[in-house]
Amino acid sequence: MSAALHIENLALGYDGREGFKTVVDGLSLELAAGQIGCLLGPSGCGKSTLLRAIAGFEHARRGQIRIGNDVVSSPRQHTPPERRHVGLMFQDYALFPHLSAAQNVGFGLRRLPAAEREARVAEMLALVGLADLGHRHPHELSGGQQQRIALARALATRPALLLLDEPFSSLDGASRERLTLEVRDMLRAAQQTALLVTHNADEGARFADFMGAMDAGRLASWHPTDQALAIQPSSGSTASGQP
Ligand SMILES: Nc1ncnc2c1ncn2[C@@H]1O[C@H](COP(=O)(O)OP(=O)(O)OP(=O)(O)O)[C@@H](O)[C@H]1O
Repeated sequence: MSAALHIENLALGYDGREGFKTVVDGLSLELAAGQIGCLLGPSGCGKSTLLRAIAGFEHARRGQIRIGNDVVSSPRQHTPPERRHVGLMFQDYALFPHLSAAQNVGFGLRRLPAAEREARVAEMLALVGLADLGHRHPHELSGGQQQRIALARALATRPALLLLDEPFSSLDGASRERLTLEVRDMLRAAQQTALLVTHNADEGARFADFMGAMDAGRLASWHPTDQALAIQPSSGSTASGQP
């Protein structure tokens, strides 16, 4: 079995007035199924660009991204976002304000038969502890509740990989800390492979099994946290990175 996420020697960047600007350069990273990784790094070091590339919104200039057995990004291959089976919980990836919480959760399930869709929505609302609030609209929910609905929406389609970009940054203090731990426990319960980006090292250490720091577009370190699960991938692949 291959790793759930395998990134090899990846380069990413943007075309600008002064030509191509490299943002991520020679980055390698691997997550086994069910593992949670966390990327830290100063503002502008390329964390969000990397997550967008994994989701399929940026093209690889060099190297490759594999999700499961599929190469989804390389200079010759670009699988569109909707075919990557990647769930997103992004800071700026808000809920649809005109839809109820339940309709938001079911948004990616429109192709399922109604009964199956309703059952999955109910299951997801229960998972995030909001079984009674599916009828509410986003403005009738607290910030933390909105984030739980965003998580339920992201998990509803059973993504192979969940990407979280600063998902707790709009919350403060105790509610942020509580939701961090709750979301981690929900991901564990769902055995969901996930990659989190945050500025907050303590949050990353509480949330993830493996944590790394990005610097100048590269992964400067990658090490287990105290939370690290003893997941034994069948083929001997483990979470690993550079150097
Ligand atoms: N669409 C774009 N066009 C050109 N340059 C961009 C674009 N998006 C990001 N950049 C540049 O790429 C670099 C990396 O940006 P990115 O958003 O990935 O950083 P980040 O580590 O996520 O930062 P932050 O922690 O502040 O969100 C920055 O220098 C940024 O200005």
